[in-house]
Amino acid sequence: MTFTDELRQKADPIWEASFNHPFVQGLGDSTLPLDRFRYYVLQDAYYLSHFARAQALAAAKADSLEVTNSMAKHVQGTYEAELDLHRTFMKQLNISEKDQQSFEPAPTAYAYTSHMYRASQFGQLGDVIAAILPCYWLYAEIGEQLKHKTPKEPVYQTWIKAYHSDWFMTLVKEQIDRLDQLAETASEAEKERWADLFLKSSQYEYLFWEMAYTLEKWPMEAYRKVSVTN
Ligand SMILES: Cc1ncc(C[n+]2csc(CCO)c2C)c(N)n1
Repeated sequence: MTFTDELRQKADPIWEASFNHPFVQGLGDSTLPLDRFRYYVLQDAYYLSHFARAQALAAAKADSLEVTNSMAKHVQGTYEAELDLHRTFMKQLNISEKDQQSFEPAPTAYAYTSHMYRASQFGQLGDVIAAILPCYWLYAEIGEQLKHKTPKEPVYQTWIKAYHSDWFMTLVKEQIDRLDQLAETASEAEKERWADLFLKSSQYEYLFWEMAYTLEKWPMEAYRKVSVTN
């Protein structure tokens, strides 16, 4: 069994909770209320903009120029493909400039991106890959599970297609192989740390659906917001 097979097995109950989450199920059968998807798109654009920086830190931490180059291409992929998808959604969902300007990251989006920065600022290449791998891999499995669904809502169809594509599968496979290769020469302590980061990101992926489904807010209005509106 490869190192990433072991991680996948350990994360299975957490991933199952994502597969069964009403947000994910609702994308497949169009029962997801559009306001929750709208909220998700805004939070996810924030998430992706920080994800790209974590990928860039991985590029800088690689000790071969090939890996630096490959990770830099992944940054470009996040910027051009994923964020482009979001720009399309924003137009289709009439998300205005004003909506984007008044945007505040919700507690979970803030915590998840902070978790990725923690791994990428203080860890080595393997730590960053372990923290970002569930983002790729979980979405690929969700794309696979939803591929035969034909939701009435066109925006949900676009979402499903994006994560069930050859382009996307190649990216996922590259990161899985990279972590397995690093694991071959890693110490037990490193592998334990990577497993912990992978499982925490898996939990955050679940929490991200929950955040969007419940339209999560900070428990108290931010002072900045209060002073602006007054
Ligand atoms: C919360 C959240 N988790 C994962 C993804 C999916 N994703 C984000 S970056 C990336 C890598 C290449 O584009 C992938 C697959 C998402 N959009 N939002």
